[in-house]
Amino acid sequence: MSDVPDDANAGCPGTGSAGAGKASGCAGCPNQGSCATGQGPPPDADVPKIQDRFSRIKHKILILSGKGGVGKSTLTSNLARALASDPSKQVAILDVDICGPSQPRMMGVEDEEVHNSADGWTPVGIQPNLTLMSIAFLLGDKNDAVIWRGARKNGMIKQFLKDVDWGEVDYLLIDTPPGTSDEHISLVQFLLQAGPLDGALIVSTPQEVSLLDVRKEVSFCVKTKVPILGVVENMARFVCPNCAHTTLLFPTSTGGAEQMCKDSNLELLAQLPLEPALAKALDNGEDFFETNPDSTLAKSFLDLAEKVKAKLV
Ligand SMILES: Nc1ncnc2c1ncn2[C@@H]1O[C@H](COP(=O)(O)OP(=O)(O)OP(=O)(O)O)[C@@H](O)[C@H]1O
Repeated sequence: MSDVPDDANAGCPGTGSAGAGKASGCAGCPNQGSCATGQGPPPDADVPKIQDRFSRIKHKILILSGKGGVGKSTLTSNLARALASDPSKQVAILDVDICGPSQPRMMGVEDEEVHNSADGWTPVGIQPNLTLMSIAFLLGDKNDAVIWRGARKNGMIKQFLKDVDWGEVDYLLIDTPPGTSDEHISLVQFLLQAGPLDGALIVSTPQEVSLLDVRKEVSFCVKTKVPILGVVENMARFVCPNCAHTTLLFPTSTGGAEQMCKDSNLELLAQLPLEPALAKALDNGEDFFETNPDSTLAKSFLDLAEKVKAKLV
């Protein structure tokens, strides 16, 4: 993992490198003295705050995808609802998809505002045991963050991790931006400083381009030492509501997610069909479990929730 701090000067050689404190990029850096003497930068004062916030969260799960638009946010919101179908469990979603935060819309709370008190930001309540905190609530103009540089995005993520007052939570699902960018690395570094992560769920469609990117997510998890809970394949099939004929939407030449999981020794936890009723519910901010309680897809989300729970120790 990189040991270049988020707020480092351009040209920082890394706090643990032989050139630390001595490179031309170190000039003017407040850490130059301590890096040059081998002590590294002073400890990050925010880490204890993040640790404190996360100390009351039992399980933290990252939702990752290599590509945008494959259904990462869809999975996050519906898995959260499935986990929250057990009223004895407290579930929360953290939406850090800085450039496309879609949870407020999907959860039907787009117009809500988060409240800031002496205890921090209070997440928005979806139902008594399900809350949401999204970067969208804090952005003035939703297009602003698209042009932010890495340091600003990382600062926002850090602020999020240290300032949200989650209370007691059993399952926290973290909806991330697509890819394996700097934001992911910072997010994972901050989270790991706050304690272990239970793991990541990787979402993919069966297209080769998407599966190729899954391999990048796998190597990201290996490098950052985040365990992989499994893979969810989304939008593989469409079942015609009239004649029940099943169409494979993306015929694959290499065996799709199933083969990729076998090859990479990963568990394929679910294969979710394309379901227009789901897209409609999410667009309208409705609860798919209420609009389509008897659907196969609602049952698939509930099964997935059971599998995920079984993987958490
Ligand atoms: N199984 C599905 N059936 C029908 N529509 C779906 C399904 N999965 C996702 N969608 C739709 O596809 C679109 C993209 O999904 P989503 O926003 O979850 O993807 P994403 O990977 O989170 O994208 P981004 O990377 O942009 O955040 C949404 O409109 C969603 O409603």
